[in-house]
Parts: sequence; structure tokens; C-alpha cells
Amino acid sequence: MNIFGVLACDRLNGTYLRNGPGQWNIEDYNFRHLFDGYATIVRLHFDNGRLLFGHRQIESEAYKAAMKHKRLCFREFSEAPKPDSFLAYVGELASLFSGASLTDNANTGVVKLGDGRVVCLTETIKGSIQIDPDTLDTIGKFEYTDNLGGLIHSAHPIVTDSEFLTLLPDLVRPGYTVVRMAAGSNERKVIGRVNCRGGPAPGWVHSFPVTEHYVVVPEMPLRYCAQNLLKAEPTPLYKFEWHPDSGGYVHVMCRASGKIVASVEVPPYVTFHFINAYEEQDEDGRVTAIIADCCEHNADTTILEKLRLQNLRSFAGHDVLPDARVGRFRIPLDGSPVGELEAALDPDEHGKGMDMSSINPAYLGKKYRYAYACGAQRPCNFPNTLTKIDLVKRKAKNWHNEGAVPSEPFFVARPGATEEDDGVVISIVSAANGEGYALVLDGSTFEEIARAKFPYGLPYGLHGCWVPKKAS
Ligand SMILES: CC(=O)/C=C/C=C(C)/C=C/C1=C(C)CCCC1(C)C
Ligand SMILES: CC(/C=C/C=O)=C\C=C\C=O
Ligand SMILES: [Fe+2]
Repeated sequence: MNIFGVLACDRLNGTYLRNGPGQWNIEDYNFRHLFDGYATIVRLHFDNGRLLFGHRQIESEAYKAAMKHKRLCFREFSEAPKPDSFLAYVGELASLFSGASLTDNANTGVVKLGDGRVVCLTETIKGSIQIDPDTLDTIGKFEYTDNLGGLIHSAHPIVTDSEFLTLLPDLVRPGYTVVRMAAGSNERKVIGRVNCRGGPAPGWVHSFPVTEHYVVVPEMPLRYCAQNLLKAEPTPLYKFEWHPDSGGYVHVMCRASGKIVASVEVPPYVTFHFINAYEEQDEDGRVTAIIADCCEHNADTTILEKLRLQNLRSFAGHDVLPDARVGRFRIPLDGSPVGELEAALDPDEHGKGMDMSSINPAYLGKKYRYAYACGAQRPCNFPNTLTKIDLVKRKAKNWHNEGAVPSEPFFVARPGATEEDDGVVISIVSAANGEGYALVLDGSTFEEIARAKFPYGLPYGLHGCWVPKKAS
């Protein structure tokens, strides 16, 4: 369905797409976890002060099979199809190793590749699905034409006009392969590989940051677990296990040579989302360290359990959202074996809630000052504010509407902007009464510029991208 809304924001021209799990049931069977839902893509088309709105389901094989057979047919984040018999189970084990039983439900993010193609993504490689940004039609599977294989990758590649970088965790020989795909190509090429330093398996890698010359490869003690992958019922940490004794590490790989220039132990950490990273230089311009920032959950894995739908749907006024902070890693490049991890600002500035971040993309990999994210106004069971973080002044400015749940604040720079925060921040908000609206904040003042009410409420969603208006 499409509607026209009027927006007091006529300089913003282009399309914001937001992906996320939006359907958590098959008929009367209800999923358990936020990340299980079938992907729903939302489109906000800004056109000289008018807003055209629409949403659709992404037609993955997993979604189509579930709708056709009225039951779960592929493994989702926490859900597994029920084996009808032992033989069926043995068959399923075989198909699990081939990846055939894994979902292709591309419910996490959406990216615009350098050549203009728009691809929805999740953590399974087969869950890379091309869509039409105008009609939201599912065009089909995005095929990687190389022979790299593997079943999983980072849900958040780094995408620029010229390239797509991602990490492929290796569960057999614990490590990560860093790969690059040039714009216009479907072929990923290996930049390099890094072996894990600890634990039985690689750490979960939902996202990773880059600097101008380096790829930062996180190895957190929340590690993939092959046994949990095979289980039919969810385990406390789903497909993962917490191994604090195995250590937490950060590796730094040279983008040009694939060589590892640093591999340091850091305090244990838990993060889904890296915010950005940059190179720290001395007075002579020599790079002495890498700074990498992330939304860090105080090394506490309970956030995964808090994202169960039962918990999200049963807020009784108790403050149950675990604390989080902007975790800032400092990774020295002088050969020291350890790195630092500290809060970049007092977490009280953003209500000790912190996730779903964005930055001005022109500052990707460069020294930057501002991050936008979801924060918390306590008591709450989920991030319920939008926060603009000033990493230089170590201050945050917060937007909050009682009972409202805003999704990822997405920064869009004003064409021709010279200041880092000159632009707007777009968020899709679920209001307390179940209605929904698009919200546009000024990136600099963080004051509301415009809001446009939708004709119906939308489910919560995760990550978006911006498709600028084509030059006419
Ligand atoms: C929505 C979100 O943020 C994360 C989604 C993650 C998913 C769908 C992970 C799926 C997986 C499997 C189905 C089996 C293999 C492991 C893993 C990648 C966690
Ligand atoms: C929504 C979320 C965490 C919220 C906690 O504060 C994480 C989403 C991760 C996947 O994209
Ligand atoms: Fe994410």
C-alpha cells in the first residue's frame, strides 16, 4: 500500500529502505526470537516535500516455503524445522553440513552496491537477495560467482561506491577470511586470512569496521558453536557459546597486502554493531594505533535472551534492558600484545542503552566526531530513544517520545555538506498506540524537522540504506 504524506523537508530527495524481521508467525505458529521473523522491507520515498510509503515481504525461499506448506521449512536464527522421523533427522544432518537447511531469510540489512543494485542480507550467504528499490519486488538470489564457498558471512558488509568488503568465518579451521568484491562484479576475491587466537570456533561476527588502510577483524568470546547449530531446540545462546576464558581479540589486516599488522588481546566484549574505526597518528603522521568503536553490551550475553519476543512483548514497567556503552578499542600498532577497551563517554549520557548506530558515510574509516544510535530512557525493556553522540565533547543529545520505539537513526548527508553533522537523521517510529510514523531530525541540532504518519503501524525493523534520487 502506498500513501502520500506531506513533509516539511523538501530538500531531502531519494529513497530510504529499511529491512528487518517483520513477520513472526506461520499461521498460528509463533516464532520465539526477534531475529527469526521473515524479512519485511519498508520504503520511504522522499520527493520534494512529499513522502511515498510502502512495505513488502521479501520472497526468500524460506518465506515462500513457509507460506506454501504452512510450516517452518528452513533453520532460522532460533527455530529449526521439526524432523518427522529419525531418518528425516539424519537426512537433515547431512543437509545442514551442505547448508541446504539454512535459511535464506534476508532479514537483517539492505545495501546499495556501487553499481546501484540493492541487496538484502542476513548472516547466511545464501540469504543475499536482490530487490527492486522502486517496487520492492524480489528480483532473485544474489549469486556470488566465485568458488569461495562457506555458509555464513558478516551480516554487515562494508559497502562503498567502489567495493563490498566482508568477513567469512571459518568454523572448521577457526579463523576469518577477509574478502572484497569490486562494484559491478559478483566475484569476491580474498584479501587475506586470520587465524583465531582462542576458543573452539570463531567469535560471532555480525559486523566489523575498517579504516582507510586496514580491516579490523573482531574475535569475541561469544563464539559460533557447531553442536548448537545442529540442535532442534534453542539453547540459551542459540547458535553461540560464551567462552570468556578463551579471551577476546582484535586483529588488524592491511587492506592492500592482506598481512596482519596487529593481533591484540582485549577485555571480553559483546557487540553486534561496530560504529566506525580510524587510524591514530603521531605528530609525524605515522599511524600508531587503530581506534575502533562499537555498541558494546558490557561483555554480557543476556541481551540475546532479552530480544526474545516474549520479553519484548511483556513490558511491565520494570527496567530490564541490560546496560550498553560505546566501547572504544585502542589497538596499538607497535607490536604490543594487548589493546584497550573503554567507554568513549559516560553511558549515562544515553541512558546506558546503545545499539543500532549510524554515521555520516563520508567519515567511514576516518577520524569522526558524531554517531547516531538508539539509546534508553529508563525504565525500559528495549532501546527507546534516538541519541546523537558527540565523541569529542563526550556528550549525547536524546530524542524520546513516551511509549514510542524508534528504529535505527539513519544519517543522510545534505548534498554539498561540509560539516560532519550537516544532514538529516531518518527513523521509523512505532508509537505507543500502535501507530507508526516516519521521523526526520536535523543531524546538527537533533531537533525534529518533520514527521509523517503511516496509515497503519509497522513491525520493528533493523537496518536501512539510502538510495539518492537519480540525476535527471
Ligand atoms: C536479524 C539478525 O540480526 C540476525 C540474524 C541472524 C541469523 C538469521 C543467523 C542465522 C544462522 C543460522 C540460521 C545458522 C548458522 C548460524 C547463524 C548464522 C547464526
Ligand atoms: C536491536 C538490537 C539490540 C538492541 C539492544 O540494545 C540488536 C540488533 C541486532 C541485529 O541487527
Ligand atoms: Fe545488525
